[in-house]
Amino acid sequence: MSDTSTDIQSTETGTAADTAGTSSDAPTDADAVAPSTADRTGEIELAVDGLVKRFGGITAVDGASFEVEAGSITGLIGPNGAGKSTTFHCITGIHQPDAGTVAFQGQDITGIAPYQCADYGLVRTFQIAREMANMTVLENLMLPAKHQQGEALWRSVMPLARREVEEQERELLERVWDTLEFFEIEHIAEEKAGTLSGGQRKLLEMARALMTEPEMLLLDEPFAGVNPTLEQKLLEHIHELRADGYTFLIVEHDMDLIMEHCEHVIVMHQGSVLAEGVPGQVTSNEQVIEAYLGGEV
Ligand SMILES: Nc1ncnc2c1ncn2[C@@H]1O[C@H](COP(=O)(O)OP(=O)(O)OP(=O)(O)O)[C@@H](O)[C@H]1O
Repeated sequence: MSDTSTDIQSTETGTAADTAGTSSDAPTDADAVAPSTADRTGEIELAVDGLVKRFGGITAVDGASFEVEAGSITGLIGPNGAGKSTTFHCITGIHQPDAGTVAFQGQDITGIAPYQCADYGLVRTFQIAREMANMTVLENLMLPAKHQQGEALWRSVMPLARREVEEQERELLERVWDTLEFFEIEHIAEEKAGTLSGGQRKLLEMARALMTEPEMLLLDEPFAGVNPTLEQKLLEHIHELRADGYTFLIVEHDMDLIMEHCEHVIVMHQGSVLAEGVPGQVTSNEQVIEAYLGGEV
């Protein structure tokens, strides 16, 4: 926690997020996507401590410190330029922080490469890159799968392993179809990613992230440009996955969505954490209202 932050955490329970999601005991469709993770409720999934990132004379992140509880949906909010995206980039290895540490499940992952983050089980969604736009939805899901072996290499150096390769391909395809079904996008499996609507693209981005078998997902503005129907679908999927043990950290400008669906909200301002707590506490926090939200909440 930085010096300027105001910790307003409390033991208050019964947030909207508790009721909007499914019971953590109930098996969900998310079971089809990945094996259920052990109940880690109460454990710290991600710990950011004293993070600093400068770009020349600009200090984009200025000693940000916060923790994300395992199995939670946590919102990271703040006005334009508060340092949210830079914080995401520092957590997931896109930027090297100038100071501070990032720990995932107790392991120091400060400054590691993005692909290494994914190996740890921490992944962020990415916009579908231009080169992916010409590939089908199905092909887009085949690419990021964890531990996928190069088929040609296997066949050339280990011809006897062909059955193993085929088994691996079958399992991968099964997982791809399970994921497509989970996100209810199997009907667009053969469509080119570049032809999808904004909302379908967001579903594909999340589906791609899930193919890496993460335990925590960082979502940067997952609802931007998404129509209300698909927004609802995305939210349902997030709650289902949360009920299955996944942890979410979401940067989102839509305050109503954050307040309704996150059980914990972290407010960044000028590169550090200004306040955090359950939604009701954040919206009634004087500092947040005066210094940052301008009385909008
Ligand atoms: N690559 C960069 N080079 C120089 N300055 C940068 C770079 N990335 C971010 N900044 C600056 O760092 C500050 C924080 O930016 P950042 O994008 O992290 O904020 P944000 O909270 O995500 O804002 P927004 O909600 O508008 O996306 C801003 O002043 C921004 O201009």
